[in-house]
Amino acid sequence: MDPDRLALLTDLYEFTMANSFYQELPMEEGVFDIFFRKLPDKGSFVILAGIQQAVEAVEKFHLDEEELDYLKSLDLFSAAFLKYLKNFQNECKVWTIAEGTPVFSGEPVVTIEGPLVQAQLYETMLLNLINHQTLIASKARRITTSAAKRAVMEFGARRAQGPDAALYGARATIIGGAVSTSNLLAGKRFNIPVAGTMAHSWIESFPTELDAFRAWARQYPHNCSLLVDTYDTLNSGIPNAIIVFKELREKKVDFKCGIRIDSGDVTDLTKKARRLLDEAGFEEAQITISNALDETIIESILDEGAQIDNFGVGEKMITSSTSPVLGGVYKLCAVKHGNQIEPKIKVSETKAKVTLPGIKQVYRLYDTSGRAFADVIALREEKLSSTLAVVKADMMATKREKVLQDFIAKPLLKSVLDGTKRVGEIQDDVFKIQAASKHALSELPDETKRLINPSSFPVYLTIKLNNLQQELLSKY
Ligand SMILES: Nc1ncnc2c1ncn2[C@@H]1O[C@H](COP(=O)(O)OP(=O)(O)OP(=O)(O)O)[C@@H](O)[C@H]1O
Ligand SMILES: O=P(O)(O)OC[C@H]1O[C@H](OP(=O)(O)OP(=O)(O)O)[C@H](O)[C@@H]1O
Ligand SMILES: O=C(O)c1cccnc1
Repeated sequence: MDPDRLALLTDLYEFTMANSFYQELPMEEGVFDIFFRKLPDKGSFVILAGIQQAVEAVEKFHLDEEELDYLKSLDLFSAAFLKYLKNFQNECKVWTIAEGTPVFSGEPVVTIEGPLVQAQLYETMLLNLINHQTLIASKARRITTSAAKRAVMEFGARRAQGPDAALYGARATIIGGAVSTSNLLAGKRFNIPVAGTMAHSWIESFPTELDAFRAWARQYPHNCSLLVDTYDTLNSGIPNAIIVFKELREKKVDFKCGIRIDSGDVTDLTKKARRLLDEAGFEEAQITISNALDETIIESILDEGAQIDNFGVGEKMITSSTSPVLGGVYKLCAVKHGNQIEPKIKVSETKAKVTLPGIKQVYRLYDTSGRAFADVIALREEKLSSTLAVVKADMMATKREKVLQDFIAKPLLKSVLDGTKRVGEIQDDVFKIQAASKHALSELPDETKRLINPSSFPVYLTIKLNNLQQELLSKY
């Protein structure tokens, strides 16, 4: 679904609250933060994604006649509110961290400021867009990390949870480091290279495997990656593929050859396949594997010395199967009465669920060699001093206080939208987002990027923000 058609893709309560805001607090402005608590796959960070769609969804939020008629038919909304919706134009400001940035638990990644009647309406829609793509981009980053610079092709459309998950999921996998997609709609929509091989049905449709390979070589000599596991990978598939590659070579046509293996023990099969291809003089032939791959399997088979050039990865990446939920939340952190800002807090029995009050900025701190070593969450109005007293953001941590020095602080939250006006750049080229993401990841300590038991990256609060939180906590 297009991001500008999402007004009703929301929970009823957003509209009943908005209607009531319109009646009860029409002038009141609010500020909401989006942040993630528990991160998927026990990772130390997530790759922020879905930002382009989220900003577009706010910018173009509107309801057409049919949608307004439906809302009217529910008999829950005042005539004045329905009229307001008819002429709806976004008046909120949006601040966001750049898409592709690795972000940590508890950090505000998007801030929405504006009339409560509007900002409240955006909650479910924004969480839907950002939770989904961030989850898939983060899973893709784990998988592409495990592939250790080999290409990961996205093959998930058939197993994604519905059309939108396939389309925007494919986009997210590119942000997470995949190189291509098999999904034509994603290729067209997001300008992603499309790539693929063939299905077993192609091989089975011909009298023999060799006939099928020859026919493919006639049609696509430049993409002659033959699926060799339909009958017997070592005794039939690979020898037949080699016969066809030799025929292509004899014809002196330009061709690009390779094989795909989709079953069996891929460590053993790819080692043997590599030897057979090399012995036949096809060192350039690329080996692609597929079949329910994820970062654990890829890491394990590469450790065993599997000989692989490309991975085709579908179901486990497009569904983030090992960790299928990202619980990003949208929390009120302040209300505005004219120029006056009143910070707000959500108190909880669970310490981890207490929110951070006030309008905030997130800074990434770099040491003199350019390595990122901590993030600091501050109030937006604060100037960071060069000797900075901070407190660990994790309320459960011991020895929370620390003094930071000798750093360069870069603000991560940027103002991008003010009403209907773009005031900052939103990158829409997915490969530029991918490149920026890789760069930001390269700045992080290696131990925070381990796939298993990564160290956590330090996230601190300024003393001022911490005091504000403590003050409001004791008040309630
Ligand atoms: N050497 C290996 N180490 C770890 N996992 C592997 C190895 N080889 C293959 N796998 C993975 O093991 C899983 C088992 O695959 P599966 O049970 O579907 O068997 P299969 O060989 O594909 O059989 P089928 O012919 O039914 O497709 C897949 O996810 C596959 O990628
Ligand atoms: O396993 P994934 O990571 O999702 O990769 C995509 C899978 O889709 C195709 O299989 P197909 O639908 O033909 O079924 P199969 O698993 O029986 O081969 C392909 O051969 C891969 O195995
Ligand atoms: O092109 C392929 O090889 C492909 C595409 C989707 C799913 N499985 C394989």
